[in-house]
Amino acid sequence: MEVNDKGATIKTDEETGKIIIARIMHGGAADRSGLIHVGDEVIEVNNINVEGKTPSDVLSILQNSEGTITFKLVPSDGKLDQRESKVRVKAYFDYEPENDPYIPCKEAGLGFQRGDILHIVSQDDSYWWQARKEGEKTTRAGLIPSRALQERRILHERTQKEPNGDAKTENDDFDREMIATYEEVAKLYPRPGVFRPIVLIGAPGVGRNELKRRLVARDPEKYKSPVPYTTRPMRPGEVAGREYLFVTREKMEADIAASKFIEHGEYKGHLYGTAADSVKSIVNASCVCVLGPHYQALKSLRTAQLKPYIVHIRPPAFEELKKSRTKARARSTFDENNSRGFTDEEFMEMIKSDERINFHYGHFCDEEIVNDDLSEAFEKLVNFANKCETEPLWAPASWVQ
Ligand SMILES: Nc1ncnc2c1ncn2[C@@H]1O[C@H](COP(=O)(O)OP(=O)(O)OP(=O)(O)O)[C@@H](O)[C@H]1O
Repeated sequence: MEVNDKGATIKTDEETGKIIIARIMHGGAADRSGLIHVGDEVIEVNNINVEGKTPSDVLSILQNSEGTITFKLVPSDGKLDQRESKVRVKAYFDYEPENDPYIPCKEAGLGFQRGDILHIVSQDDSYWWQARKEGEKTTRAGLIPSRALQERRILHERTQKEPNGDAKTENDDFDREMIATYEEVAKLYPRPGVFRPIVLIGAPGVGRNELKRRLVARDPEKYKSPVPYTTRPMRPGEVAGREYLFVTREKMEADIAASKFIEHGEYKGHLYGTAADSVKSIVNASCVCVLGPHYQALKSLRTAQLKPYIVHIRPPAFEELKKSRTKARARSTFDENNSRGFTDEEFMEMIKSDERINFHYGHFCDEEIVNDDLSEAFEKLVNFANKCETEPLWAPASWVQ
């Protein structure tokens, strides 16, 4: 056990039984003094001899003393380097030190939420990193589980249950292998004339196409959506290259096998899909490519080459979902002919599917929008699109080199 006060933790040295400094929290009083180092032996605190005492005894001496505190220390031989690292990570899980039975010192812990950007100031300890929340420079660093420790915990905790309590099914299309801990990030600066594709993901029927259509309609010279490929015959009134690019099944199957599609699917005996080249040509023409693929396409889309800006479109709670869609006479995308509204079961399905997308893919998203009132949701999307063009944003570090 370690106890903490004034930005340092102490513990009993396992070999010698002496009380030693276990850690110095970056930016805390002990660190700023520059006089205390990890491994130093504590002999006296405020003139009280602490030899043979426990760390808790020492803590109560500290807590009962007021004003200046004096330590008598025996410096350790090897002084560990306390320089700060520059690593920033995006947290892919929530962490509450007060509920972590294994943290060496709860008071020294740093709580955070999924999506927070953390500045990792020390990785000296392979289990407990020291971190600060990005932008909170003045606060001292706190302990968080290292990547290795968190990976072990996830593997250990992973059970046969989904977050909503459903048993896993064999055909589950989510990636089981993913162990989401931390991702190293860096600021990606906008480059003139090079626009990151905007990718809208969400549950089927939630409104990705509607929002995409509105964005393209707002400025068709700037925002473009790739024309999908299909193997179905052209219908009267359609123009090749406008609604679809029409190809044979043989050609499309060969191209799918050659990974030329970022997404594809089969519907009523015909193949449909979006080609990676279509996306590239929009990007190369200095336009903003807007995509609304199946969430599974994220895996192939989230590359250093494309650098997508990902927005998660989420349904509101059931009552609001039903109310807004009924009022707008929304057409169910579950119905082949788009000829009826959504059923209650479909609304429930949308919410359930969204929870699963959030659990498995939410951490990859840059932003999320709850699509309740459509014009409000669209306004948010426009703001995010502008932000992506004008502001440096956190992105995987490997995209920035
Ligand atoms: N906020 C909203 N309020 C009311 N109606 C909406 C809202 N958002 C979308 N809709 C309507 O819901 C229907 C389905 O939307 P849309 O086609 O965009 O879904 P989608 O996410 O692209 O679904 P799919 O992946 O199944 O194609 C459409 O009729 C659309 O106009």
